[in-house]
Amino acid sequence: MPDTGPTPARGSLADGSFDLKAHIRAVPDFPKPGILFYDICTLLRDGPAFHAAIKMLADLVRPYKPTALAGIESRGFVLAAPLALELGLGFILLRKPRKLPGATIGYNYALEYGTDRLEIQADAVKKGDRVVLLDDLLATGGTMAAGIRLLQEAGAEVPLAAAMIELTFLNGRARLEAPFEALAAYDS
Ligand SMILES: O=P(O)(O)OC[C@H]1O[C@H](OP(=O)(O)OP(=O)(O)O)[C@H](O)[C@@H]1O
Ligand SMILES: Nc1ncnc2[nH]cnc12
Repeated sequence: MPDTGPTPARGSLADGSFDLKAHIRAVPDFPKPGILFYDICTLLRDGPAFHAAIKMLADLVRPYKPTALAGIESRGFVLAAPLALELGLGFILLRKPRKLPGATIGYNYALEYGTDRLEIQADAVKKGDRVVLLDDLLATGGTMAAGIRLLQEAGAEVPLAAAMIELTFLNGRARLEAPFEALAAYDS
């Protein structure tokens, strides 16, 4: 049998691009009434689709020439860690409270459905670091804004914050103190 290479992801388009939205499930009224939840588990469960998404993120992030990548617990980790590997970069964890040992810097923020706090290890950023911050989804922007603040407070330049999904109707990008890009946008 000739080697025809990796199986294309379901949702691959004729021009070689990939229809990410075909792999994302919208779940009404989760985690509470009135919220339409964009579920990436369906994408992650499909190997070729997961890989295609990471390659698209790599193409998005590479031009910003990061020296390290940061991700936000927990869904952000699932995308940011493989992306760091794909780009050959080290990975910084932004975690929910009281999970990181040693000295930390923290920031409280509001969510679309609650409140939370993010923390970074105080020594995670090295002198001159350009850190791209990645999360799965941008909604109100509170989480990403907190992550950008933390990285900057820790001494990083943040040339880009990126997400796989942007909920444009919430205008979260207006709250961000860094350039922002996303792979897929939803307007409701
Ligand atoms: O733009 P925002 O309104 O701040 O919302 C976006 C954040 O909400 C979700 O995380 P969640 O806190 O639900 O945690 P999880 O990743 O652990 O599921 C999502 O993964 C983003 O981090
Ligand atoms: N609508 C939504 N779907 C998935 N994750 C989210 N995080 C915040 N809002 C969300």
